Amino acid sequence: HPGFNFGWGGHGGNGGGGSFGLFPEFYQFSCPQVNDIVMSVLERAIAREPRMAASLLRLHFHDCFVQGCDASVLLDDSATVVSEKNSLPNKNSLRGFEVIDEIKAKLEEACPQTVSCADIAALAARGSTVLSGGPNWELPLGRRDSKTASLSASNNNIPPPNSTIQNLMTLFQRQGLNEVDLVALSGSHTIGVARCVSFKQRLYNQNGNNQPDETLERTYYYGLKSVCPRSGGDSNISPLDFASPARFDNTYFKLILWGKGLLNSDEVLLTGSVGTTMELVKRYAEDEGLFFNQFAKSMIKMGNISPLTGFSGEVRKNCRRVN
Ligand code: HEM
Ligand SMILES: [Ca+2]
Ligand SMILES: [Ca+2]
Repeated sequence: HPGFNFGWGGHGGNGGGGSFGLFPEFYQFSCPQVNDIVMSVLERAIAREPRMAASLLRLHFHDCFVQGCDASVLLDDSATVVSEKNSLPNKNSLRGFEVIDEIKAKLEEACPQTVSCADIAALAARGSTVLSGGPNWELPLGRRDSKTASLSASNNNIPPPNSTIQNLMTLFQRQGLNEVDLVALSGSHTIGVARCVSFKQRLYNQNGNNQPDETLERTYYYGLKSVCPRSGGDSNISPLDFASPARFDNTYFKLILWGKGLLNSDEVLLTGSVGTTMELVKRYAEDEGLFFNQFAKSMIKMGNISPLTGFSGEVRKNCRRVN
């Protein structure tokens, strides 16, 4: 059994909860070149389209918040699977599946049936962060792939963009993540884009009174209105961090301080009257090193949400379907 020489059981036999089953050297003997292969595919994909880094980072998040980091998000519709790809947060929005497929195909050539799709998603998220100028971290590995997906959990567990701060905290708490993780991981919005439909409410009807969100800085607000008309244009896009949309840095937090956070869920980290998140936005805006440090820690924590280990699940041959 590939990878088995490392012994899942010896690390605590956690039955799918906790992080004891995962460790960075998991593929050291069974597929030592795994990260080189991942990085070579990522380098080309991100050179072709810088936004792909953002899309792959988000893909791992949307996997981990539904049944844990088990590659459930990668499954297509089939006789036995109702795909998460059609959930409200994912449909016409989640991307990067072809890049995951390309990585998987290369890994199946180099180390057949060894590297799980869940680990590929985690490796792609870390690699994308690094290639965008963000922090690196030692990534625990050894996740296995689910045989199921959950459309309903995808709809219910992933926070919507118009979330209140309480809402965000509750949904993160459910995954074992705290306010520190919430603010640090939201810093992912330093790269990538959002569609108008995700923030339009802030421009035209924030409180049901046909008025814009008053925390939006004026010039920024006018710019957004020109991209997103009151009716139509829902798929038009705007960068989450317009100052450096392809660079993983701390400008996301600076923009929030200036009323230039794109999503409601971004701005409420500062304006939502929760002292801890407000303070953290300010500190990360001042100290990029502090943000990078915490981001790495919180990514490891998110990556440890309910992994399948040992004999649970499987290692898929094709990330889009169960074996
Ligand atoms: C805190 C709660 C969060 C909310 C409400 C949220 C919501 C959103 C929304 C609405 C979009 C734009 C989708 C679209 O319009 O098509 C987006 C994009 C993105 N999100 Fe989040 N997100 C959150 C947390 C996170 C986390 C934890 C990560 C990663 C660890 C993340 C990574 C990203 C990235 C990188 C993009 C850009 C994707 C691209 O350009 O393809 N987000 N998010
Ligand atoms: Ca999942
Ligand atoms: Ca940035």
